[in-house]
Formats: sequence, C-alpha cells, structure tokens
Amino acid sequence: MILMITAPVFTTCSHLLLRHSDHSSSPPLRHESIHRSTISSFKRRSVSTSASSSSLLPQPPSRPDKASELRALWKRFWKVAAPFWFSEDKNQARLRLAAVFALTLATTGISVGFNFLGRDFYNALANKDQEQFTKQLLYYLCGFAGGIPFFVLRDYAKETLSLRWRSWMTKYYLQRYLKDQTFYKIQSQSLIDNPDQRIVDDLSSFTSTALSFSLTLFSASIDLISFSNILFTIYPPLFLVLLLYSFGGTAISVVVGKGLVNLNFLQEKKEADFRYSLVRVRENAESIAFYGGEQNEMQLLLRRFRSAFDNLTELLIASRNLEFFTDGYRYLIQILPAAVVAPMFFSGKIEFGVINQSVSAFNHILGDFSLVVYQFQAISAFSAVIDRLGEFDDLLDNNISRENSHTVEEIELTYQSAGRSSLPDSNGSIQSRQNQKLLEIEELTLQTPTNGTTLVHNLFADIYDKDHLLIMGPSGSGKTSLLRAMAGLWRSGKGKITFYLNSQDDFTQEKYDSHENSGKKSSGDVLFLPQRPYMVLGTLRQQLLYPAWSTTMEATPGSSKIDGSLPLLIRDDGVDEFNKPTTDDLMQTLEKVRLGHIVDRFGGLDSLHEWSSVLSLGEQQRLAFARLLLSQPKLALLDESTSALDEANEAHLYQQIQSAGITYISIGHRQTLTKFHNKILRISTADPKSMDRNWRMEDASAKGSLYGPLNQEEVPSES
Ligand SMILES: Nc1ncnc2c1ncn2[C@@H]1O[C@H](COP(=O)(O)OP(=O)(O)OP(=O)(O)O)[C@@H](O)[C@H]1O
Repeated sequence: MILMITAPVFTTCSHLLLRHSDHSSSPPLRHESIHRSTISSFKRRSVSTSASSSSLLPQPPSRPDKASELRALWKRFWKVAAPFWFSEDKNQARLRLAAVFALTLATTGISVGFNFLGRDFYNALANKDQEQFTKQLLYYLCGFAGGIPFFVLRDYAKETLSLRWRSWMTKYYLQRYLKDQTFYKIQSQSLIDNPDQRIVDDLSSFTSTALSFSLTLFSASIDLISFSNILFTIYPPLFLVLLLYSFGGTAISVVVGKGLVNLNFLQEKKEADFRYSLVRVRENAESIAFYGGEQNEMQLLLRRFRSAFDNLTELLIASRNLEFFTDGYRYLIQILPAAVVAPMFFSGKIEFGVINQSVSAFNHILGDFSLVVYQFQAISAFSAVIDRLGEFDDLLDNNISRENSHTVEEIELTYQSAGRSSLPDSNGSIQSRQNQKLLEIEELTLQTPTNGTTLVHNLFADIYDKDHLLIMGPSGSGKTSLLRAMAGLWRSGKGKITFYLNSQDDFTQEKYDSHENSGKKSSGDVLFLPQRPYMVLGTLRQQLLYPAWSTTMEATPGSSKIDGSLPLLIRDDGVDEFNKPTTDDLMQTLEKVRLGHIVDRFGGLDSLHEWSSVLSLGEQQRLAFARLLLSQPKLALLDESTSALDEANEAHLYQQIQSAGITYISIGHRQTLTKFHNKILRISTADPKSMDRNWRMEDASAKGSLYGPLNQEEVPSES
C-alpha cells in the first residue's frame, strides 16, 4: 500500500521540523509542556486546560535518541492511520485508493503529453509556421478537453476517499470514547485536553493531509521518472541546479519557519479552549444570567480569545517571515530553468520551444520536491495532529482507571445470575427472606480516584428485591460517590459489589462491557437518576425513551448522493424495537408523573425544544421518573432526584415506582423521605486517621440500628 511506503517520508519531514523546533525559546510552564509534547512525540502526557495539568500517564526516564524518536513518531502515525485500511470497509477503501492513484498516474501522463505539445506549439510560433501552429493549437484544445476531466476526477476521488476515511475514523473514535465510560474518566481525571476538537478537527485534517501528502509524494516520484528523461535530454546540469535549489530551499525554510510547529500546535489548542468556554456560557446561560455574571464571563472569554489572538499574531509574523522566502523561491522558478538553458538557445543548440519545455519539466519536479517549502505550515500542523491523535488513541486503547489507580487493589464489580443470590448474607447472618437478593456490598472501602481520600470504610450491605434503601449523610461525605462505585464509574478502593441480575451467565465488569449486550445493562437492570436530569437533544418522545431505546440516526440530506454506504448509520436492534413503548404508553406514563399537560403546551410528543431550558427543574425530575417507569429496571439509583419537588409530588412519584415494583436506593437529605424506605444507611464524613467504620445501617420502621452504633462521632442531623 502506497501509504505504507510514503508515510515514513512524512514522518521524516515532520521529524525534521520537530527537531528544529526543539531549539526555540523557552515558553512558560504549560506552554513548555506542550512544546515538549510536540518535539517528543513518543511521550504521553497531559496538556490539560483545566486545573490539573500534571500528567497522569507514565513518562519515560530519559530522552531517546533521534532514531528511536523517529521510529516512535512513525509508529504513532501508523497506529492512527492503519485501522481503516484493515477494517470491514477495507475492500472499498483500497479500491478507491487504487482509483485515486490510477487517476494521479493518468494526470502525470497527461502532463507529460502537454509538455511535448507545449514545446511544438512554441516552436511553431517561433518559426512563424502558421499551418503547424493551427494544428498544434487544435491538439492543445483537444488535449484540454480530454485531459481536464482526469484532473477534476482525481481531486473528487481524493476528497471522497478522505471523507470516507474520516467518517470511519470518527465512528471508530466515538465508539471507543463512549465505551466503558472512557469519556467520563477523561473528563473527571483531566487526562487530555479538548477530546472533542481531536475528534472533529484533528481527524479531519489527519485524513485529508495524509492522503494529500501520499499523492504528492507519489506524483513526485512519477514526475521524476517521467520528466527526468526530458530534463536530461535538454541539459544534464539542469538536474544539478534542481537538486541544489530544492534542498537549499528546504533547509532555509526549515530554519526560517522553525517556530511555526509549536505555534500551530498551540493555536489549535487555544482556539479549542475559547470555543469550549463559549459552549459553557450557552449551556449555563440561565445560571450566569441569574448570577449576573456577564462581566466575569466576558473577562474569561476575552482572556481566552486574547491568548488565541496573541498566538495567532505570532503565527502570522512567523508565516510572513517564511513567505518572504517562499514567495521569492516560487517566482524564481519561473525564470531559473530558462536562465540556465538560455545560453544553449543563443548558441543555436536548442529551439525556442525547448526553453518552454524545460521550464515546465523543471516546475513539475521541483514543485513536488519543494514539499517542505510550500507546505511548511501544513506539515507543521500535521506533526501536531499526529501527536494529538496518537496520544488520544493510546488513551482510548488503555484501561484508564487501572493505569491511574492510587492503589494496587480495586473495587471488584460483578454481575451474577439471579439464581446465585440465595447464599448467606454478607454480614454473616442468614436471613430467611423470600425475596431475591439484588445487590451485595462486601468490605467496601471507597476512595476518590484522583487523590485517594477515603470516603467510606469497610461497608457491608444487602439489597433485596422490593427493598428501598435511603442513604443519608452530610454534604461531601461520599453518598454520590457510593452510587458512582455501584455504577462502575469509580473503582478506586477495595471490596466487592455484586449485582444479581437476570442474565444466565456471570460477568465481571470487564466481561460485561465486552459482552455483546454491552451498554444495555443500565437500561435493563439498573437505572441511575441524577439530581439534575440529563435532557438529550431531541423531541419529547426521545427524552422519554432515553436511554433504554436508541433512535435510528436520521439520514443527512444528500449524503447518499456522495456516498450511500458511508459506515455511519447506527443500528437499531430488533429486541429494542419489539419492547418499545407506544405513543399511548408514553402518554399514560406522562400522566402518571403529572406531566400530561406539557404535551399540548409544547406541541406534541414529536416537537423539538431545548428541554433543559423550557422545563422547570422539578418538571425535568418528573420526566426522569417517567423514563424510570417506562424502562422498568430491576434496581433504580436515585441521587437526590426529587430535590426540586414539593413533598406532595415527591410522595406521588415514590408511590408510583413502589407500585411498579421497582427496587430503589435513594440519596436524600429530607426526613420526609424516610417513609418511602425500609432501610437507612447513614454515612458520616470519614476521619483520615481512623480505619473504623463511618456508617450505620438502620431499619427505617424501627428506631434502632441494624448493625450497631457509629464508631466515631454521631452523624449530624439532616434537617
Ligand atoms: N473526581 C474527583 N476527584 C477527587 N475527589 C472528588 C471527585 N469527585 C468528588 N470528589 C470528592 O469526594 C467527596 C464526596 O463527594 P460526593 O459527591 O460523593 O459527596 P456527597 O455526599 O454526595 O455530597 P452532597 O450531599 O453535597 O451531594 C467530596 O469531598 C468531593 O470533593
């Protein structure tokens, strides 16, 4: 494959540029870390924009030599580029790539033809041979008519292949980004900056630049073969001039433009930071408006824009300096070959048309040889793109939580078949229960993932079918974190959490995630309701069906014209369709949560609105309960999910989920919640010096504790 052959050359060019940038002046601290990352592309580090900019990834002990840096850069390029060419779409991809190269070959052939036509045309002109001139003019016009479509088709085929490659890679990166809650780990642990920009901008420029460079190098080789004969025939020293000119030009442009590599890298990042802060203003519009925080936002936005602007100013100055050279280099080509062969014309050794022919041949070869001079900006940006994507790719391939865990041990999360739960209780006592055990927590010690602070010590708990557990405790004691551990988002700590679900087989978290039903466990078995419900972009119907039933992606208008088989569509599996609630089900459920009126108010179930803005927080919380009633999970985890509701509505919703037979674990501060639960788990803020239990399990109906008093200070009153 041509990419395999040509890519090392790009990485070599990039490497050349990178090595030069190594000597640029010392930027400030974060700047420095980015700079280092650009020049040492083997390194895996963080350039986080948020609080933590320290790398959580391992750093190599010493700087490697040039050869191993080059190998690492090439490896990184290949790791990012290769999967598409070996994917399920490989046949189409390779076929299209072959077509693009065939068209490039054809265009080179046509260029050689034009070169000879041009020679004869100018000879006829110089000889004042009108008949020959008319004939050559006709040939020229026919040549244009026949040849130009090849140039247009070559570009079109290249662009569509690049689009196809980008589509495949976008899906490939999105799948891994959303798998195993990787997006959450990247965000909550500040592992890399702006993953959205890497998926949108970096993938786009990677695919188009890799293809363009492949073609440029390919045509350079073909041009060299095709035109070398012409140049040799005319005047062999012209070759020497060409080599000197191109190598000299490359060396000078690398020296003049050395700062551009780093500036390009920073520009991408600063623009992304600025865009991200604007998105945050949009997302938090109401809170900012209530706070009257416009001035602060303005300052923050301007600071970020200023940073991008300052960098762009430096970039423009560096580009201007480079262009003083490249423009001169470009224009000198127009006369240089003519100047070299002119003495031969004056001495009558060659005809006038040959001068034109030599200019054309010289331009062809030199244009391709001067890739670095002409494409300096593009190559420097490409180096940054390889680095950013390679880093992202490595992160998506690794198990983040394991790499960054503060302890060797981890919380073990297991899903077992329901039949296996008829074993003794984890606290040692055997309770005679008719109900099925759904959840068992054993010796759970929970720690925060970033700094390893212990939140809960040595917790034991059993949740049976139709059990309702209320978790209470002071703010910051770790209530939500306990639900995070149950959802598999946090693994730092030790102990065991076992869910007894409907599946026939037993799974660890890893096996469950790689299972073909991966992603369905929350919809079928466990559903989490956060305090601020997440409103998806879409219709009211889509809000209600989220997350249990995915909706098929709407076709982009006109997309089939370009490429009907782009590997983008999301499958809607038949099982989901079979159980999907009807419009009547949705309406009834909305009535159950006392939201029937919003259907008329907002123009029906299929109307589109910015739901997080047009519904009150209490209405959004009721909508979340409607999702719960529709998806009927075995176990619901409710994190202060009625906090915005009045007591009457809260009681109504709890009655609804109780009568639907859903087992739930709630977090809440209100005493009124106790009457909807039969167990209360009280957590107190953990004492870092003590290894004692900081929790107590109570029977909600009785005053006494099930598992004894708290070993440290009494839990403060919740009201
Ligand atoms: N990603 C994180 N890294 C480190 N510490 C964290 C992280 N997320 C939360 N914490 C800390 O963990 C502690 C427990 O947080 P958690 O959200 O579980 O508290 P909570 O009991 O639910 O509080 P509240 O009642 O206020 O919602 C807090 O001190 C918080 O600062």
